Amino acid sequence: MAEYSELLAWAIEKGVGVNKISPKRIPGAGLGIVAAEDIEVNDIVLKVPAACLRTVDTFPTKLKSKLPKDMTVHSLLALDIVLDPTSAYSIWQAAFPPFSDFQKCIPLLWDSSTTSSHLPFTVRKLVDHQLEKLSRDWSIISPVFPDLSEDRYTHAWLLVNTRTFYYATSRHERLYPKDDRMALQPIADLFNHSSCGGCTVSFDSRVLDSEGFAVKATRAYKKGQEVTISYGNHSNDLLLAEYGFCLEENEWDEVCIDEAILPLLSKTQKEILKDRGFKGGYIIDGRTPVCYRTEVAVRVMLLGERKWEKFVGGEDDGNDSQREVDRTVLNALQKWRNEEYKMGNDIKGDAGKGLRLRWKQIWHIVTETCEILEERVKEA
Ligand SMILES: C[S@@+](CC[C@H](N)C(=O)[O-])C[C@H]1O[C@@H](n2cnc3c(N)ncnc32)[C@H](O)[C@@H]1O
Repeated sequence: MAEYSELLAWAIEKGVGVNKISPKRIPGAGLGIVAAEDIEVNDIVLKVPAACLRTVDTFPTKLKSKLPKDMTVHSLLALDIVLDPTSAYSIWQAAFPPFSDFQKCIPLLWDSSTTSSHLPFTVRKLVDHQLEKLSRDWSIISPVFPDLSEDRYTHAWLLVNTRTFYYATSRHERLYPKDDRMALQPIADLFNHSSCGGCTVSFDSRVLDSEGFAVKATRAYKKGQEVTISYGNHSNDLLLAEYGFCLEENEWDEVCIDEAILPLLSKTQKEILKDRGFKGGYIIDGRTPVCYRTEVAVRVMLLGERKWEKFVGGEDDGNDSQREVDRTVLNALQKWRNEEYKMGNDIKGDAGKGLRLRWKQIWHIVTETCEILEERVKEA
């Protein structure tokens, strides 16, 4: 832990309250936070005062005046990391993962032949959206800073993407869309994610003398155990796309099966579903039978229009058509599982490691759902 004593001393000097925790290298997860001594439930293990945050308001005014008005907060914070005119935060920045780490695990940086043909549907959609945001931000920044390399900016942009916390004053709420209200928090950004949390992160002026963030343990930890927070109730598709990892145990994991269901539908049926807000977003989790949206989508195929309206309107409980729905989804999933799983097999290198794990998890979720459906078809 002595390795990070300079980082801790720097944080404490800046007013960060560090209690019973310390940074440590965690195998397979970069840096993380561990208990430096036993931690009890409700212990506040970290306080980051507002004065230590890096926000849209801490960006140097002189530089801001040179920049276009329509810059995102995300881009401004990335630029803040790249330019850092003060070096007051250089000890914190020295602990950031290098770009080469991101190249191994962040799908946005993988070559396009991998991303176009091997990413699971949801990951691909998320990555496409990220690419749109990144290229828009870069197109605004690059003419203003012609000497800034795209890699350097992309590295900073990804640092912001993977280590910011939701942060909004009432002014920010008026000025910025929800997904662009964020702040960097030194030291708090070292907590790794667990699907069951482990600590809460709150922005609460009652907890602190001055407004800022507090990280409070929601369970006890023994000295040396990793202390975690939750980044949200995220599936492994989202974690892979946004943060570059998948959890082995993830109670929020789920799989989108649009690619299995939508090809079953005619153009007209898809239009009906679109008009009524039911096109796409079909989800399975391996623990329960299919979701309501899937039930509606499959019934548009199986029932006449009038009967379908009755099901959607709640007049028909769907019992009479349930077996046929289950059988149809089961057939579609079995076919899709065999086609899709092959996608993970021929991917080489670092991308392959993460993707093969994800495809294996998808295969399990689909298989477990098939088992549930098989039982139901048998019982009916
Ligand atoms: C907020 S940072 C946490 C600190 C980070 N580990 C570091 O080295 O600076 C988020 C990044 O940590 C890593 N990470 C977080 N939770 C993880 C987990 N449960 N397993 C593997 N990597 C994880 C991912 O690379 C993610 O993008």
